[in-house]
Amino acid sequence: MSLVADGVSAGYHGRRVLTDASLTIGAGETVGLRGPSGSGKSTLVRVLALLHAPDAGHVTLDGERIAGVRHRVPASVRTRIGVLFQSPRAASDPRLTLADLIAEPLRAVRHPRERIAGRVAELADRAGLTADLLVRRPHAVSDGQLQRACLARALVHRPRYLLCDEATTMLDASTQALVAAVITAEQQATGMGVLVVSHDPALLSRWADRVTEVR
Ligand SMILES: Nc1ncnc2c1ncn2[C@@H]1O[C@H](COP(=O)(O)OP(=O)(O)OP(=O)(O)O)[C@@H](O)[C@H]1O
Repeated sequence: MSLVADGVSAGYHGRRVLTDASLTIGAGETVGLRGPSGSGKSTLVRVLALLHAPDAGHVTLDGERIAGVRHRVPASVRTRIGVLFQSPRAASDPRLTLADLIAEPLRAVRHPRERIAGRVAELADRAGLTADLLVRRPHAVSDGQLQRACLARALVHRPRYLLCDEATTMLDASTQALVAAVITAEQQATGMGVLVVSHDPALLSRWADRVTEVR
């Protein structure tokens, strides 16, 4: 079982920012990804998350080569990959409460309604989000609280792979530690593979089983 980028090149509006990048995330492992600013790490994450189409190369998920991105990929395939971005504000709909942010991916695939509240409560508890925070909207919580809601949301489908793009960079040390602990616990329980993109060598050496580079 693995999530693989094979010879991926990608860019925006005809400008190539990533050339022939390859990366494998195996079940249960934590892979670090580093590289200079602007080298295309976030672009590679978006390609792996099936959000951005490569110009060349391909993504293979558990042995199946994926064609297309976003809604062209069946939900049963897309939901195997979770993503946590650097900026929780940019990634969150400001109109939704934290509870609805966490529930939304379940509603999107018509998850049985009677099971949604329980799943949201379970993940909120793991992410340390109290009931009074869950009824607030993003503007009324801190970056750390919002990132914890984004983490709960990213895990809501029990993904086989979680892609973390500088996901703890903006957070204070205690929130960083909580996010890492929740991810590690999920990994130990489910065998989820994790990609950690970071500029921080100490974080990578602490967290990743191996580190690879985009040039
Ligand atoms: N949506 C976009 N539209 C146009 N250009 C973009 C877009 N996203 C990224 N780029 C450009 O693509 C290049 C690579 O960006 P990317 O964010 O993938 O690199 P990165 O290695 O993650 O950088 P950093 O370490 O600074 O986050 C940069 O020159 C960036 O300006």
